[in-house]
Amino acid sequence: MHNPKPAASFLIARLRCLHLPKNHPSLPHTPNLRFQPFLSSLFIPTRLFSPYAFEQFSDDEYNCDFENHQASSTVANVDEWKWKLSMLLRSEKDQEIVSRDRKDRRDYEQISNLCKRMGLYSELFGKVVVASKVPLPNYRPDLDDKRPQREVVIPLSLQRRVEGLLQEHVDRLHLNSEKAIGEGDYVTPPDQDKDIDLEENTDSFVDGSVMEKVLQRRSLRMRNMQRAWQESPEGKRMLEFRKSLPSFKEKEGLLQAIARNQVIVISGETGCGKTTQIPQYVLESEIESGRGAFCSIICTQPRRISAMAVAERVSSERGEPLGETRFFDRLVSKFD
Ligand SMILES: Nc1ncnc2c1ncn2[C@@H]1O[C@H](COP(=O)(O)OP(=O)(O)OP(=O)(O)O)[C@@H](O)[C@H]1O
Repeated sequence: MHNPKPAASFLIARLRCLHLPKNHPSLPHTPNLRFQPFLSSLFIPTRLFSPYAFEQFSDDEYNCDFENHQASSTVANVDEWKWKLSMLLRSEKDQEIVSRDRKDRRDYEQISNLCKRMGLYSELFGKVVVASKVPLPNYRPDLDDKRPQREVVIPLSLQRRVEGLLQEHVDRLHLNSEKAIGEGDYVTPPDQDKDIDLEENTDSFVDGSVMEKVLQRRSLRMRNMQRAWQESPEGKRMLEFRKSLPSFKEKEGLLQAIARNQVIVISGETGCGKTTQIPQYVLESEIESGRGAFCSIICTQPRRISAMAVAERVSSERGEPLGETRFFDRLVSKFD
């Protein structure tokens, strides 16, 4: 700063209180400054009062002696970020750090360099500093305070249609992945296997008959898989155990009652097979009659842990990998 007039010294001192650095463009030595005409003798630059200067350099925690204070504070802040970023790297569940702190905006350049060095990504979204394990987009709607929050209500019929299309898409993915795993695992009768060529039906999502065919084909596949499991040594052993449970003697009566009634109440002693066996009787009979993929079973349990245990048990009784067969994804806990 060069040679300020005496009257200006006071103002310069005030400038420091506003945390303007020595070489900040607002100060009088900066070329091309414009001065307010009536205060020009006091060297008050117009930009002194600009929102930028205030916004950028007016943190309450610093009062005077900006040069020293800013430097130490920045170092402390950057050190703190080093620690925060290393914690982020160590954490398995956290993906990013979001900060709305003004000092982090001020130190963004250093924070960004730090992120790069640590193999992380960073971005400044308006007034929000984000450091992340994954690359960040140019815009984050969730961090945009000015974004209008609107709730869109769609008609139920449209919602159903979208759900149907999504379900159809998921079925196609399942079918294609099964196809990729190999047709050779299960013997499919040739006349039944040639009923759908999905590759020829790429535009037919809205066609209900294609959906029907997809489900039919899936049902056949399920029947083949079920028979293959029941004939395998492990499957036979499991079937023997299941036959020993008290509920097995009631199987036919139960299936008839379920088929004839909208609602039935079944009671039986603990461990007789109400939870693990009865849903399977329904599923097996539907699969055996070629309607397996049309059948949805929801099994509720009062606790998440018991829902998981039942799903695990049923999948092992059926020789199916846990969580990979849609029908057992539906063993859900209703009350957790
Ligand atoms: N996780 C498991 N591991 C081994 N065997 C199991 C398992 N879960 C159930 N079983 C066997 O299956 C049988 C039937 O269990 P299931 O849970 O279907 O009975 P339940 O009638 O629903 O019992 P509860 O009235 O206690 O709920 C049990 O008696 C047990 O022998």
